Amino acid sequence: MPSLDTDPIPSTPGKFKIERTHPMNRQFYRCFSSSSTMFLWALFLIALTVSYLSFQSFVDSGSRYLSASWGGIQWEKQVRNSAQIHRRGGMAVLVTGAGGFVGSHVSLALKRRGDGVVGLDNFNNYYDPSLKKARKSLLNDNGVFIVEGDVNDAKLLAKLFDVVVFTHVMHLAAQAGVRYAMENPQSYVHSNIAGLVTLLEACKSADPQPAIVWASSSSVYGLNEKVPFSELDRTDQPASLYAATKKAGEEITHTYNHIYGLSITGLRFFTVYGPWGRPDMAYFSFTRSILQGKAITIYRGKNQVDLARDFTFIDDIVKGCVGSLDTAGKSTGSGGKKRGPAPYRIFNLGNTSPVTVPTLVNILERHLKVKAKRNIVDMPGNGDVPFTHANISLAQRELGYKPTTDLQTGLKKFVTWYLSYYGYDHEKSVN
Ligand SMILES: O=C(O)[C@H]1O[C@H](OP(=O)(O)OP(=O)(O)OC[C@H]2O[C@@H](n3ccc(=O)[nH]c3=O)[C@H](O)[C@@H]2O)[C@H](O)[C@@H](O)[C@@H]1O
Repeated sequence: MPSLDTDPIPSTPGKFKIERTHPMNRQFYRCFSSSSTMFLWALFLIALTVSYLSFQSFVDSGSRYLSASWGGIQWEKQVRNSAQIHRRGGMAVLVTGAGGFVGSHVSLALKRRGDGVVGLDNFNNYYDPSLKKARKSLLNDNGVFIVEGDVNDAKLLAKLFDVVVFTHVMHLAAQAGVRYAMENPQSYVHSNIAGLVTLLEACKSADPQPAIVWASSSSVYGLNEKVPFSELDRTDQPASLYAATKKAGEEITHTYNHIYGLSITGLRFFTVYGPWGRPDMAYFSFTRSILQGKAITIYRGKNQVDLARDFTFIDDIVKGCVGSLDTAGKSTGSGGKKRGPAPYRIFNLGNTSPVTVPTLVNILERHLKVKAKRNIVDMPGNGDVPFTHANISLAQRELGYKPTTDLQTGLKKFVTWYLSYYGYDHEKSVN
């Protein structure tokens, strides 16, 4: 038998390094040499671990209680008031991502026509949270309460469904942005996969189950070259992790439709732009840079071909969202059990007239009356696709969707908003 003083031989050199035995260590080893002392030590260590763990859980629950921004009588009252329906046949809609670009516009449109709306948003700092807070206060002035919380918070979702009988969920909370997925891949998994599943679990268990309309993306067409993109085209060649998580969302929602009878409508948005937009998007960041006299980077595709997008104005997208809610059939399940087949739909919401990025810049220059400093570079391999172009005949037929705003008109509205919001004080337009 090797004595405790004998150095054990490391199995992998370098992985397991043992110190030369120090006199103190010898004493320590002797302590353990009797089995009864060893038993007492073990008991002591177990007791220490148990008390540490229970203290930790006490601290955790205490701090969650103290820091929770939801719950309580006053909070429930605000949620109920916001969900009040003010028109015959109206709906009660939970809008996730209500502090976001599309979410804030859809919430306002629903509220204005008399539907009940409760918002949910985690106000993360992917882009300037003060813009999200400004949207929140606009919604608040119009009677829409936004709960601060994450779609990954199952307890919060259960509470919301407990307080309000939601007829519909408009799920717009997501990690957006095509190129940022290379910087922070985990945030896409967190919001677009885990968050989606948590939300679907809450919807599946709600009784009655709501109908769900959610934001997919034109990016699911990935490397598809058949134009215009139709819902029947292949979507199994995503070019970015963002696109892959949206495509995964389409498959995940299909499963919940199939197993639990949830009514699902997925909307493939095509590069949405407009007032109160997202500062990370090209039209927005170009505007800021042009006004600040900074150079803008314009990506160019293979063989020096300009990139193009089927830019779609926010008001048109809102009509598509509201049309989807209005035509969504009911979910059929209850208590987590499917009672019959429920609708599963996917629609393109685009503008059907792609415009190149240099043309977008020309239009901005005209509206801003400032010349852009252009820096043209080859498109890096960062998840971008060369062009998008929507076939919208399905949405036209089923939702009455008919976009009416061209890029020239829509950008004029955006620039007017931008200047009124940020002014010409370019320093303010950080982020
Ligand atoms: O349609 C969609 O599904 C997607 O539309 C946009 O993604 P994207 O079309 O890439 O929009 P922008 O980031 O505004 O880029 C527009 C165009 O400008 C180009 N661009 C962007 C940034 C830049 O600095 N320079 C530049 O030339 C891009 O390559 C792209 O061709 C949104 O950011 C996504 O969240 C959304 O899901």
